Amino acid sequence: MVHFSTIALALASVLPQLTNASGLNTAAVAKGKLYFGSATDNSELTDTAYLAQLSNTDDFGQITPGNAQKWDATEPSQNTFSYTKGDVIANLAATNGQKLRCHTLVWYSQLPSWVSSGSWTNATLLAAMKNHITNVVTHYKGKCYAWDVANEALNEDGTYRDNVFYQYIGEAYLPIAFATAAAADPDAKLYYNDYNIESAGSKATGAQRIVKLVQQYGAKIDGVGLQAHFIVGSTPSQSAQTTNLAAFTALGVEVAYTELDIRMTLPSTSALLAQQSTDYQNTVAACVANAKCVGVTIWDYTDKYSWVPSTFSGQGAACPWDANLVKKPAYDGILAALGGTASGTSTSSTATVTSTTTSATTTTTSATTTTTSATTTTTSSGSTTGVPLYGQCGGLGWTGSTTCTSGTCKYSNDWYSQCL
Ligand SMILES: O[C@@H]1[C@@H](O)[C@H](O[C@@H]2CO[C@@H](O[C@@H]3CO[C@@H](O)[C@H](O)[C@H]3O)[C@H](O)[C@H]2O)OC[C@H]1O
Repeated sequence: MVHFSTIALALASVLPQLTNASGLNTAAVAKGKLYFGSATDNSELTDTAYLAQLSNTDDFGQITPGNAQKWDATEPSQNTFSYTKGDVIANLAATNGQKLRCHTLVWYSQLPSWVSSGSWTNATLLAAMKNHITNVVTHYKGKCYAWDVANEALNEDGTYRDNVFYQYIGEAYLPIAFATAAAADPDAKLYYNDYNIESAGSKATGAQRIVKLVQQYGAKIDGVGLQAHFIVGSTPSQSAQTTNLAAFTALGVEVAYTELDIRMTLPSTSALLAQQSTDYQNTVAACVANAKCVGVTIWDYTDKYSWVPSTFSGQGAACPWDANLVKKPAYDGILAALGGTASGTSTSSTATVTSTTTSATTTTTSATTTTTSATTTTTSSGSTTGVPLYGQCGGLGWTGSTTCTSGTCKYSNDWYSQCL
């Protein structure tokens, strides 16, 4: 016969885990973050089990529309705006009491052909871009915690991606986009968002150059979004990410992981799932360690709806929930980084998850080394020949040469620049 006290003892060892278990968002907020969130898409919302979990604010305090606010969705033909899909997700966030990260205004991809293949001049594309930003941001005014104003403006080597905006407007399309968004919704946080900027390197340096460029134009930029589309086993270390976040926040902006997922070559194995858990934990811990990292968004929470298999052949299983909406070890890895208590419901052991949150005191010590040139840039000199008007030494309103050949290109706190 089993004595009652034996049962009570057994229960006592289990109950703290069950009763104290916290979700990802609850744990993130307890750590001083604003949210832990997920991307979603309209077609997924008819799945009631999916929707119930997405709406669980214990796990998700923020959502991002994966496609509904992109240019091809919101302005499919010029000056005809469509907000139906975006509104569904914005309303869902409001109903659930979740923050909305709005995504995205100016991006080379998912552009309607009237933009990507239009017959533009500098002035006409500038007007179209400003019209798009003003309309979309005004429509969602007061609803977006943040806007990804510009997405993926950089090549891997940190130079500007050759998109239609850069071709016709030059680098100043970036500060002009930020200024236009700020005018339409002064309270939304305005972000530059990109991938492969999660550890130090040419592209991260390029993103820092964009932050400084926007600041030098006198336009508002509040944050940098690090997409963090990672690969299991190749994810940057926690310390590399912590150091990198500090280089961004040293510029006076906040940061967020905006599209975190960690894919693997299929089929998944318990070893890959364990490594994935460690990789998720390291990234979330890097955010925890930086006071100006406001939150983490995963790029959908379940393998059922992940964008990965259709984009990266042979790869998948990138999310913390599997295709049956069951938590994977990655869930407990994230929770461990957030200091939460494991629910014990994931599909395999968390024993391989290492505790790596000890560098919480690493902050912004390298701040001053990169901000001293706040009023000076040399990016235009020699590198922008052929790009018309904006973004060069000799920008808006300047009637002098269109490239800086005699000195350093300096921006004053307006739209003008000079060779000095
Ligand atoms: O057929 C298209 C389909 O390809 C499209 O897929 C979306 C593509 O964008 C994905 O989000 C991006 C992922 O990486 C970053 O680079 C970007 O910032 C994100 O916007 C999204 O998840 C996919 O669903 O969807 C529309 C279909 O018509």
